[in-house]
Amino acid sequence: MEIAATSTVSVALQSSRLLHAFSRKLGSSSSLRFGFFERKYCVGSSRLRVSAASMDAVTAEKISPPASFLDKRETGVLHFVKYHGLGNDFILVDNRDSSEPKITQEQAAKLCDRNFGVGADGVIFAMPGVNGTDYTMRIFNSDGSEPEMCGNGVRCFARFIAELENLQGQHSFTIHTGAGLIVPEIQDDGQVKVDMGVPILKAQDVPTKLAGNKGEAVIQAELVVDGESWNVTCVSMGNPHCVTFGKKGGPNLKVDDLNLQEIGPKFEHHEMFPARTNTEFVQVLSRSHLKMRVWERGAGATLACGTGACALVVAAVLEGRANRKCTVDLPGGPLEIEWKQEDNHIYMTGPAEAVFYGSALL
Ligand SMILES: N[C@@H](CCC[C@H](N)C(=O)O)C(=O)O
Repeated sequence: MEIAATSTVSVALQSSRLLHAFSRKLGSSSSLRFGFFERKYCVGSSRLRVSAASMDAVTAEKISPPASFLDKRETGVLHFVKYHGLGNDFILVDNRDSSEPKITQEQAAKLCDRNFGVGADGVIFAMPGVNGTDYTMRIFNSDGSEPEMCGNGVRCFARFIAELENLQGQHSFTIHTGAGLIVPEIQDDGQVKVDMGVPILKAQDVPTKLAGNKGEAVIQAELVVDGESWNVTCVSMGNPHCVTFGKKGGPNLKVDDLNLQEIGPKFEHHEMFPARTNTEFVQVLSRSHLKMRVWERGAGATLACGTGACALVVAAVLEGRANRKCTVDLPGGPLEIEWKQEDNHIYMTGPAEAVFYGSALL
């Protein structure tokens, strides 16, 4: 009979006296009870060969340790690192050896489940670059859908690449995404500053079916949601955003008072947004300080949204509510956003942190 035991237990079991004690406790003739012991403690690095004939005449011989439970499964396992950017959390996968994601959209949705999986707002794949870029980033939302871009995700991506490539200090990468070229730069203090590119305002490119009211852009336009009129500005950061500072003719929003779970899905699935939409609800604290809550397409209420923070600064500038450089308070913390006049690009600066390494069973 072979019994595997935990390393602590196995050390103890090397003393046959102690094994006698275990066998007396468990019942020397009961393989069933010993079976229970085996199941309960069979996670270790040491094996004992025990004579089945008599528990009193035990010969304990240490043989080579097998792979631990954590190392032993090579197939059906996804190795990952969990990161977050202001509480917007992602499962990062090293996919540099292939241009096909290592898991399907259905598997990603299961992994993101906070009760039955790892729990995350999305899964991000670090892939080989295309068209001369260093890397490609793809992401699946927690519902399994694939967005074009993710602002907090790209900061996590940059830190993940730095870990994988063992890079220290300041570094910048060119990253191909569904929103085009994105360039994050890791700063000396560990924060990541990202060139998020140029915002897209043309209604059909956002996309929204709302008619352009400032040229082809939709700025402070009326959107009826569940019988109530809201003022919205539509901006794409590669992915679609609907930004609102409140209802038509109503007071400025107090974002803490919103019932996001109720109103969020009504914006997300509104018929005016053929690709669904992310929605940012914004409160103006000053011309350089904004506060927002977000309902994300494919992920629901999250603690932060980087593309959303960029989109709302663009909307605030276009609506004449704020300056081009703002601090945006999100439920998970602040982001620094600047929409530069010189190049029309938006720059986002914020943190990204690794929180744990893991292996998920698929
Ligand atoms: N949280 C992200 C945005 C992720 C994608 C979004 N849910 C979508 O479907 O467009 C961010 O930080 O930008």
